[in-house]
Amino acid sequence: MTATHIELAGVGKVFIRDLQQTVALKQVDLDIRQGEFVAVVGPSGCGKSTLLRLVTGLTPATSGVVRVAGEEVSGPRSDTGIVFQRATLVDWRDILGNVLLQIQLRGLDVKAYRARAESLLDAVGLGQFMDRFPFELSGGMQQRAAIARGLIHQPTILLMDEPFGALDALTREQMRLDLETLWTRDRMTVFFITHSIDEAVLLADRVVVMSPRPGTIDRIFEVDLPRPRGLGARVDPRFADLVDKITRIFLERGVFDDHRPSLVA
Ligand SMILES: Nc1ncnc2c1ncn2[C@@H]1O[C@H](COP(=O)(O)OP(=O)(O)OP(=O)(O)O)[C@@H](O)[C@H]1O
Repeated sequence: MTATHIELAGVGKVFIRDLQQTVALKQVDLDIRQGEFVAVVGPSGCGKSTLLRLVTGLTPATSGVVRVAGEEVSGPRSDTGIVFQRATLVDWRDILGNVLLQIQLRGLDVKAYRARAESLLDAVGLGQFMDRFPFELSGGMQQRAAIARGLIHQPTILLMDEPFGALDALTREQMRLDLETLWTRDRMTVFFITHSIDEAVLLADRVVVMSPRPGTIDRIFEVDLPRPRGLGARVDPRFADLVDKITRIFLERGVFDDHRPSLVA
């Protein structure tokens, strides 16, 4: 059995603003193993991004504890990489420069990471575009650069918050394939937030389904699909079965309304 890498124990988060309390997360318990790919799906506002931010150390938990590699998270860590929905590259640096900026900001030796930056950009299909500036690239290409940037400092954990959410459907499909390839190669632990049930099942070892706010874990599904999954996984009956099971949970919780009550068995 592989060691626990990320541990959330009794985690809660309450935001207070203008004397108003928002209970974003309540009693979240989750262990993620070293090298595991875990996807989180849940309705809008259920606290998915908040959960991810607790793991990054950017936001403290109100209750409970978050541990990474056995240590309580109390601030940003050097062993985690983050990719958000928007690439947010700086427009005065070329793509290679954007990736290496991450190294500079972390006070590491830029020269020592140059070859790795080039190899990562190659791996995400940007080998020919390293000297281009962000405005010269499509949204999908910018997001590829953001993934390379998230991995440049060799994090053992990759935290991804809707990383493909702003991309067109075809680019999104390709990015999923690329991410699976990268993960197979480097086996970092991935904590992946998405609104797409299909995407979660296609990519993850386990899919965590969250309840509407206050967010808590409703169900966890193991995804028993062979790897590499590639494009073929969609036609596997186990894929359809899992997507259906998760969809039904959202139907039962009132997240979806199919207008056909008989569908909720
Ligand atoms: N900094 C903050 N201050 C106050 N409330 C916040 C803050 N961040 C998040 N919230 C609230 O916490 C709840 C959970 O937000 P969060 O962004 O984590 O949800 P989400 O599941 O990621 O949503 P979405 O899927 O729409 O991105 C929401 O009600 C949100 O308004």
